[in-house]
Amino acid sequence: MLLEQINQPSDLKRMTKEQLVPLAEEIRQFLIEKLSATGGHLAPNLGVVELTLVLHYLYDSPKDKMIFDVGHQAYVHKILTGRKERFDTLRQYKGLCGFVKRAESEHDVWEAGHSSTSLSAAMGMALSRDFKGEDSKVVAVIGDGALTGGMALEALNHIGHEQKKLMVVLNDNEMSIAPNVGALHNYLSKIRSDRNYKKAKEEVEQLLKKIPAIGGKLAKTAERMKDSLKYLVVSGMLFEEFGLKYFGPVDGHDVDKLIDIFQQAERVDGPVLVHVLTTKGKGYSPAEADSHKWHGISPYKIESGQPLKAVGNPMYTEVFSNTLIELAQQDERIVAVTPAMPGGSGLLKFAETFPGRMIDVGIAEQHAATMCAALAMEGMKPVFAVYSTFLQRAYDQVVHDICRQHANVVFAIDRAGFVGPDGETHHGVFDITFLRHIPNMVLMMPKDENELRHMLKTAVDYEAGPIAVRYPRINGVGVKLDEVLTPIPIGSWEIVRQGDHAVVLAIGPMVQVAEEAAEQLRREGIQLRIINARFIKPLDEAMLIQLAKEQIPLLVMEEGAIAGGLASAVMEFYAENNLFGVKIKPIGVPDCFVEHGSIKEQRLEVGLTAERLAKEVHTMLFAHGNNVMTRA
Ligand SMILES: Cc1ncc(C[n+]2csc(CCOP(=O)(O)OP(=O)(O)O)c2C)c(N)n1
Ligand SMILES: CC(=O)[C@@H](O)[C@H](O)COP(=O)(O)O
Ligand SMILES: [Mg+2]
Repeated sequence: MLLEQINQPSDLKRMTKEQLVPLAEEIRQFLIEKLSATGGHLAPNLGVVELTLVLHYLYDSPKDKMIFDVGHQAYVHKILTGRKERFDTLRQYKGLCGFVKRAESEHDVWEAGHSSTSLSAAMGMALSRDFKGEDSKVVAVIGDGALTGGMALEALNHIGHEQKKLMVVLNDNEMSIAPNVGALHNYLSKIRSDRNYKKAKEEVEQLLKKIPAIGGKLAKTAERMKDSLKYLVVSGMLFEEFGLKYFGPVDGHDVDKLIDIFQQAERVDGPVLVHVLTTKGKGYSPAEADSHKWHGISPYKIESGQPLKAVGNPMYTEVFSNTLIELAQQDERIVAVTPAMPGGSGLLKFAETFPGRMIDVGIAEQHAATMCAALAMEGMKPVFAVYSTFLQRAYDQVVHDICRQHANVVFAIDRAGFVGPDGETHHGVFDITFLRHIPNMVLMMPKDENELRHMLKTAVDYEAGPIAVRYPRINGVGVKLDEVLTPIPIGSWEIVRQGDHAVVLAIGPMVQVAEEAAEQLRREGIQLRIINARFIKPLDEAMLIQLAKEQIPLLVMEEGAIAGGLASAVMEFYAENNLFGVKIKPIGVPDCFVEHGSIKEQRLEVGLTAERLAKEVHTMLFAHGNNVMTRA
């Protein structure tokens, strides 16, 4: 076994290049086996086995900087840099991270999770190398999907301008998570499909060299003719026009060709782009056949590719998906917009039902948000389906284009709260904070999947500006779904359990956690009132005033950052209205990034549990000689 001999990149360098071919096969088998137990980003990693091997074979990490865009395709890099023994813990609590992680290894020089940051990182590292007078190489591996992200294009523009020595490796597998979209994608496909491209390019270059240099006006005309000729015949010129020397396309599974092209590219003293063609899911037939499904998967049976996980109640995403279809049947203005997440956001069925009414803009959250504003202002009803974490990218567009212009955009914010194995780059724990303070925004979260349906109806009927509903990456509670959808009065909360000793304002899944705590407390004779604070903005002010009059201890429980969250909103309300003396305890996500694991473990880590709530109720009622139990 060759893989047994590899513990560090230096071990790889001792191998012959012929040995890299069987080694690649061993790594594929390793990935297929390990991920069958842990889940993870299988298809992207199977596609980059030879590419990663060759990069580590030729370059000298960590002196040379290897940057992986998104970082979801860095498993092979992890295997080669001393972490193969930890793969049983991949994406598990306290285990190996599913993305590049600086704390794990000196070979991990740049962390990500969100896409399209690698070229800016490469530019920063190349600049810093030159400022310090060092001689390291900088290599950024970016996918064809990530290249469509605005940040990557901003960076390309700057890289071409600065002309620093660095290498962009474009890993083109024709897929984002879903099939890639857009003009850039079409452009790459053209290069990819043109078998004669390389030959034509070489011939034109030879021809151009033969045109003799001449002086005066004629020379200018000849130069212009040369340029036009280049454009006519040589595709792939886009990157050269950006100022990067283009190499490729090269078969990304052919070790010899990869070594050859990287060696050629390395001789250039400036920015280069090596266009590598790979197959997502390479070597595992279920993943090759459906790389969309196998982009990121949960544990599976190797022989069949069938998932091992038992099916539970429908996920919130599925309920969103079905409800949106129902609503769109009644309202022709509804269009669904996704920034490259049609599957994850539950829009595939919508696209099938309403061809042309689902718009996938690629990895372009900012563009999506502004485009939604314009759609709304022209009378459409855009539903911007976006993961909470990726909406972070579009903060300014939400403020400047949507909220400021009172645009009737519906935000369907998925993955709100902890997300489990993707970990700290992907949690949806900041959106309450960064949306709540924007004027004109309405923000809701349902206590269960049935309420999600009513909230979606509320949102599409709302005509006074932007409105958002956020929901978690979990199965629904299993409640019965109402057929008739009724809008919920804006800013109205709901008492879901009566009690006079303490009250908890809970949102989303925290309502169920509060129910559990209330049962524990009931057994001790403590009556906990539970309020489903389903509107995070606007608050139910009448209910808050009533609570202030009662002077009842108040706890606020939310799966989001405490800073700027619902508890902050409540405290601000009381302070602004001179309603002093209400005892308030916030329970939410403290000032830290929570690592990968299960959602249960993540909640436990920060204390979003029934036990913690019950304990805090005790503290409020009985600490410091307090005893408010006399009230009952
Ligand atoms: C800002 C942002 N939006 C969306 C995503 C979700 N996402 C993760 S990987 C991916 C596809 C990336 O495609 P590509 O770069 O071609 O990599 P591949 O998986 O094909 O290797 C997407 C959309 C993300 N990580 N970051
Ligand atoms: C790397 C990335 O950003 C996505 O692949 C993400 O892992 C998808 O998450 P879900 O599994 O929640 O759809
Ligand atoms: Mg791709």
